[in-house]
Amino acid sequence: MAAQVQQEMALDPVGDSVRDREIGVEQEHLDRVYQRLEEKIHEAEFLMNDAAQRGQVGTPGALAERDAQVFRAGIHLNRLNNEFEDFLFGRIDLLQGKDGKKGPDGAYTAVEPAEGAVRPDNTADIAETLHIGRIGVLDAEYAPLVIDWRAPAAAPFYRSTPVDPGRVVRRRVIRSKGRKVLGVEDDLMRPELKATLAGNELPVIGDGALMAALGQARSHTMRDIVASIQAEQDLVIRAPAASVTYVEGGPGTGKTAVALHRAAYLLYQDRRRYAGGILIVSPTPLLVAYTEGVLPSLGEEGQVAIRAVGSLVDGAEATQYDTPAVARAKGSYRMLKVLRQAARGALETPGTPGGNSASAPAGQLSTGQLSFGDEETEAGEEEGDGSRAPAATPTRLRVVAFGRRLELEAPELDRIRNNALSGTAPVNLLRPRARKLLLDALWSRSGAGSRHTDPELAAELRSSFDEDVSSEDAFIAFLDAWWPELTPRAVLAAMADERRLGRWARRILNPGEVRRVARSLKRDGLSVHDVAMLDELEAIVGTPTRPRKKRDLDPLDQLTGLEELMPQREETQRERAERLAQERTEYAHVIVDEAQDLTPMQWRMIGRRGRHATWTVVGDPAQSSWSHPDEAAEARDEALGSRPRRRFTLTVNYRNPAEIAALAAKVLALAMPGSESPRAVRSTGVQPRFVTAVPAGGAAGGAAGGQGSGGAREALSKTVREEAARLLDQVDGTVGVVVAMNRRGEAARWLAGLGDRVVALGSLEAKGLEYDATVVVSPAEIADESPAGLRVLYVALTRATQQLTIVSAARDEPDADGVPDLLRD
Ligand SMILES: Nc1ncnc2c1ncn2[C@@H]1O[C@H](COP(=O)(O)OP(=O)(O)OP(=O)(O)O)[C@@H](O)[C@H]1O
Repeated sequence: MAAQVQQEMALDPVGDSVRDREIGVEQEHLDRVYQRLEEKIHEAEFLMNDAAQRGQVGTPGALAERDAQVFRAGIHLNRLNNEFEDFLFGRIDLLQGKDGKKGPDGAYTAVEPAEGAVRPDNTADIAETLHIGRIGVLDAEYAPLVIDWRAPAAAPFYRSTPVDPGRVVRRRVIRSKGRKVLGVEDDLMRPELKATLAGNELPVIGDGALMAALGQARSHTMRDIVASIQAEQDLVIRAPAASVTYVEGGPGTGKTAVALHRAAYLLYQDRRRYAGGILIVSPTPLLVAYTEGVLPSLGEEGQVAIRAVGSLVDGAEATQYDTPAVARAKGSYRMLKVLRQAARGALETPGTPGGNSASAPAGQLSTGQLSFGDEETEAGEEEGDGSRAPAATPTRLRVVAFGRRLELEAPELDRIRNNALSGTAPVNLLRPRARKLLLDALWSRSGAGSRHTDPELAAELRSSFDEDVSSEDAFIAFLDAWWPELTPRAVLAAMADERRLGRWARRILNPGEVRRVARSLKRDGLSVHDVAMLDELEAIVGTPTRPRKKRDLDPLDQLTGLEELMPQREETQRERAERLAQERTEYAHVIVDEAQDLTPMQWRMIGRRGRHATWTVVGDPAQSSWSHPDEAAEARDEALGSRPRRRFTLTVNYRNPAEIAALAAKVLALAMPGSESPRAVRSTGVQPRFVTAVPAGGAAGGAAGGQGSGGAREALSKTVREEAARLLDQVDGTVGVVVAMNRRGEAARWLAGLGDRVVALGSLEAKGLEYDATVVVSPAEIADESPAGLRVLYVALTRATQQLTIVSAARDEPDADGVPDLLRD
């Protein structure tokens, strides 16, 4: 593996003067690039002005030409203005290639060196030097000054390893800020070679760009890894998109980073195709916030919507977490059956017609965090929502037609309803059928059918009968009450009634589950799992399609990719995602991050958004917080369909130092015996620290099984705060304090006043995030939270890039060194 070899490779130490000289060499190149960019900006501005003038000519030909020019100029200006910062980051020095063919970017295309490129005495000349950046820049003679990182010519920058170097002799990462080169880091791919460039020996600077990148302090937002993508990651990023790209890898192997870079790569490869939109599904709003800056830093954003799984449904945003038992019931396939029953049952249920907003979401939390529903607040037995006084479902239809009074009684109405429901169409779409069956029954009751033998006259009579009856107020009112137009929210609200839910979920959920689910649906705000239920209900009841929002007509809209250019640049990622979601129900490519956590109901929801899409699915079964992996795998396979899969495994942990990875591996062995941990790429020499929270004059904090007495709580709060403060002193970046979900509120209070480098997180929220240092509070509490608790603990233990402190409470049964029972050898 490249990273390991790089680490083991001894690089020649060089003096400062050589380093300065090499920085100078790169500075000269960067100056040339900037000069060229400025020329292009002038060109672009000229084009814009010129185009504006041509617009005044007014002939269709001149207008079309103006549009095309504005389009091209817009591309230049946007890219240049956006990517001036740090856009040149790499360089490769290459041997002579096998043939002399050049690609469209002006670089030679050969991957392997020419015979004789390396002389028998292991000397060689560098035949080509390429600089790699966020966009491609050609000089005035169309020679490449910078190669776009996604272009084929840039692939050797990422793919080349000392084991399989191809033409690459030296790979250099250039660190720059604005117009200034700050440093260079080299990796030699052919260390055995004595190579010369323009007659001078090729110097090697630094100890590898990867290690430099990994050692940097973390902030609250993820950085791109474009300068140091590793070979096994590059294979995933550039995998052909014809099918399903399926990626597994342990914590810290770069799955999220790779998924984001893949989105940028796909857009570069085939912008027209992906103008249909790329959807990235993330498990939490926190992870969305953490990752949403990466694509803009790669020059891509307009076509990509990053959304949390709890905000995939228009107008719904999850603000609650369900308890594990409720989540299990709501997320499983069983819920699908319940929802189907509920949708039909809601028809017969007074007070559920559309527009009922009993389950409208509560105000959204500004932090992007979800709150945790507490099912243990079992205050009083529920009696339905007394504030609503629903009208009763009508049991008799009475109309006057052709001067006669006609009636249908309850048994007949039931028969008609059952008959109408025997179709498979969504309930709302069955309403016209029910209406027709009612008219049929009334017609036959009227006896008018036997009055004419002439079929034409009979048909005429029937049609005027239908017209008469259906325009009668009594009939209209009856139909609205008897077959109301359902909305997903109204059905969900109806399910909050325990008695009804019990009926609809008979032999599907047990009584305990019915009680908990009904109770959870009563509180304000939607949970992540409610959102998937709403989406399913939308499919079941068939919401009438809203008329498409008409956008302002703009002649430039014809040109693919324009949206990302000019006027909308002010949009935030969130606004853009919302706009994309409103305009689209389906995407051209769907990327699922942390796929191991999705429930069957969530897979169904995401599957509906990618029915014709290609997919990239990344995940790690060992980090799954869902308790029924087989059921989820079945739902996943249904969502992905029969498309062929291309499987990849990422094997190197770039996040955790070996010391932390070794501790996490103990939990992995308990959670999933026999699974392999990814190999940590570096070591810091700092062992995880164990601390016991001891109440003054008592045993370790926290009574077993509970959240602890006052003294124990105080000890825990004090210890955690002290440890967080200690870590804040030791690292430059962020500190995350991970607690069991039901301690989130108090943990935030423990840390009050320590500043914004430290955050408190519930165990489920830690997913995908990382910090310079973490404090994991009471591993046993986290492990006992749910059937998947050990895997959730594994996630918590693998968030730190530098230091980890474990704080034990009584439930952890720590030994004299503070090591909890769970983490002992
Ligand atoms: N090639 C690389 N160069 C520099 N940093 C990298 C590279 N690959 C991964 N990283 C860094 O390693 C860390 C972990 O990456 P990422 O979050 O994508 O991993 P993950 O596999 O999604 O982890 P998890 O499963 O725990 O969520 C990030 O800080 C990322 O920037």
